Amino acid sequence: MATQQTILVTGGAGYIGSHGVLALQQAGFDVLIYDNLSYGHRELVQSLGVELVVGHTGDRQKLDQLFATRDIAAVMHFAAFIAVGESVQKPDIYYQNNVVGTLTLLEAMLAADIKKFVFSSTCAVYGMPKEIPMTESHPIDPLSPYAASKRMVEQILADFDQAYGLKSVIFRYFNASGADPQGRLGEDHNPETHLIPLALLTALKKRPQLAIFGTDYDTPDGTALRDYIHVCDLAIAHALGLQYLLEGGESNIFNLGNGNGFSVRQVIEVAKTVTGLDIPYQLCPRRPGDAPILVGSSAKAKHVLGWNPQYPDLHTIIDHAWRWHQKRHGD
Ligand SMILES: NC(=O)c1ccc[n+]([C@@H]2O[C@H](COP(=O)([O-])OP(=O)(O)OC[C@H]3O[C@@H](n4cnc5c(N)ncnc54)[C@H](O)[C@@H]3O)[C@@H](O)[C@H]2O)c1
Ligand SMILES: O=c1ccn([C@@H]2O[C@H](COP(=O)(O)OP(=O)(O)O[C@H]3O[C@H](CO)[C@@H](O)[C@H](O)[C@H]3O)[C@@H](O)[C@H]2O)c(=O)[nH]1
Repeated sequence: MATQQTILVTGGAGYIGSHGVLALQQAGFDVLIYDNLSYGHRELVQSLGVELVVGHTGDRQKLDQLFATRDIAAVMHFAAFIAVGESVQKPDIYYQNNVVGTLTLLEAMLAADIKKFVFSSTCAVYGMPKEIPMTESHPIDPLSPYAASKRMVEQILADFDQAYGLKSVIFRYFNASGADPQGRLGEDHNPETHLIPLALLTALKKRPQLAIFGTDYDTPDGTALRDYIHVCDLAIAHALGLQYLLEGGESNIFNLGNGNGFSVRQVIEVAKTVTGLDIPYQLCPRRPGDAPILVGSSAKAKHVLGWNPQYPDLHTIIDHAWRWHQKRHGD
């Protein structure tokens, strides 16, 4: 792999971005994090020993200044607001942050002649499943403003390649989960909305009980199915995607998932086994914006990028998350 090219990582103080930074460091890249710390953690950046520029993706002046003074080979863009449910309540802030912020970042990149971009999109752009597993050619029909904001950036990237030759790798992740197996990094959203950390926080008695959102889906046990992918496997895919672009690869879109669907009830059962603790729950109505099933085929990423997930097993994924949560929240 190439060495010592500086990569700007937006959102590198967050959950997936910090694991991405670690993978880039391990691949020999020099990394600079750009994060406004709206949801990120300064301690994560400090533990990585990486320089942090505190800034908003919509701050054109700050970006221009940064690009003028640093030799940036590519931008890896994790920064976004991420909660599906919240985006239904507050679509304006999602379009502002995720679309307008990204557009400003891309314009600043073009002005500085930086034309390689790795983007965190989501399988949520597919909407209601027409076929399972979903491939990259599955029809696009976002069910929430969050997913629509990602779709809009995908469109901007397609148009910017055509007009300006900006090359991008778009990763449509399925459900990021797990943590660095060595316990250096992990998931720490605030507020937490994701199933696996909430199940583990309930096991730790940091929460009285878990809510199961929707028990009347057309699935084997009535709860929604998701494809859980280890965050370190996502991180490695990013290093591979970056390398692909730096070697002159054309713009491309890749799913990143394991291809196995687990229901909310199944996740809770695995979490009970891993922790050896009870996880009480209550049955609740569906959460607005949720799809019943999101399970993907990642054959293309395997074939084109040589991606080979190391931790496909849900038990291992939850075990790594559990180690992090015990360290972070245990008494
Ligand atoms: N968590 C998942 O399962 C999942 C699945 C699919 C896609 N994604 C995408 O992956 C990316 C990372 O998600 P995450 O779970 O690590 O979230 P996160 O909230 O932990 O990290 C996002 C980071 O971006 C920063 N940020 C947000 N808006 C910013 C802005 N305008 N300018 C600068 N910094 C900003 C936050 O401070 C935070 O550190 C997001 O783009 C998300 O949409 C996540
Ligand atoms: O307390 C909870 C939290 C979640 N769920 C359900 O568990 C499943 C997974 O939910 P969650 O962990 O919140 O992930 P998603 O809503 O699937 O969204 C994540 O995964 C998407 C890709 O599937 C990404 O686009 C999003 O950014 C990321 O937040 C869904 O059916 C939820 O309704 C519950 O039943 N109870």
